[in-house]
Amino acid sequence: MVQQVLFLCLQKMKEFGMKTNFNSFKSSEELVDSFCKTIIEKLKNAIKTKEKAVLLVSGGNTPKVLFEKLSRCDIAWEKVIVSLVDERWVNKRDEDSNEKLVKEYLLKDKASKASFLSLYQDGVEAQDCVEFCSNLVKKELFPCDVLILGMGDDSHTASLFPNNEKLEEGINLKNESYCVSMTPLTAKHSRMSLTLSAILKADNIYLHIQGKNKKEVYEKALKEDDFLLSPISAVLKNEKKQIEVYYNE
Ligand SMILES: O=C(O)[C@H](O)[C@@H](O)[C@H](O)[C@H](O)COP(=O)(O)O
Repeated sequence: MVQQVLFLCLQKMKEFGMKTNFNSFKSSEELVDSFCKTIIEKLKNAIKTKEKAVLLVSGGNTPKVLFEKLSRCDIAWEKVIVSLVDERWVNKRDEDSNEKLVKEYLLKDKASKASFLSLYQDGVEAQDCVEFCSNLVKKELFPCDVLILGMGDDSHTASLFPNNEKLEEGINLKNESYCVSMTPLTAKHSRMSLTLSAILKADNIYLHIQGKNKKEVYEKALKEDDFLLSPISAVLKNEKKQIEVYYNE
């Protein structure tokens, strides 16, 4: 009898699936205020229980305002390790480097005490560095307390790009690797990206998007079952973790 009840409960949970929770804000300032509070709470809890916290962020323009606000928040940043969900495979001084972006907008002010783990390795191609990066990410960045994704208008997230020969490897949940290298057809530079299986291992996963266009892409992605056309759909429609979406127009 107990087994039958348990089975039914599990079935119901599966049917219910893991929903995305859509948090909509009138302005970027309102979003960043609320989102910052949530992130800081998660990091503080992690520091309280593990004496350390891991924060993985994405690149792009959307997170800049959030990074600025986070950099002024008062937590034990010396106990926080910051790294990237994906990296453009360029020199760390290159304008397109996500490491440069994070160091410029986040790792300053109070947050300058945080440590940063680079994904980029000089002098080696991304495709020849996947195993090294995967072991580094697995060892140093997981368990991961907060992981923040962005999304492109083409429904890419991290550096998991649609219509790409390496995407299947990147979103295959049987792929135990934490990283995949990819050369997008619709964006510059070869990339190193966390795989979907790694992303879904994070304790708290957020998607930060801005603008009506991104909202339309998001709403379309919720209905898309072909994840090779819409990598963000593989995140939003996963059956393991709740995705908290932060959106403002
Ligand atoms: O390295 C990257 O480019 C990012 O990780 C990428 O996934 C980004 O989050 C989206 O492209 C959204 O970028 P915007 O915020 O600039 O629209």
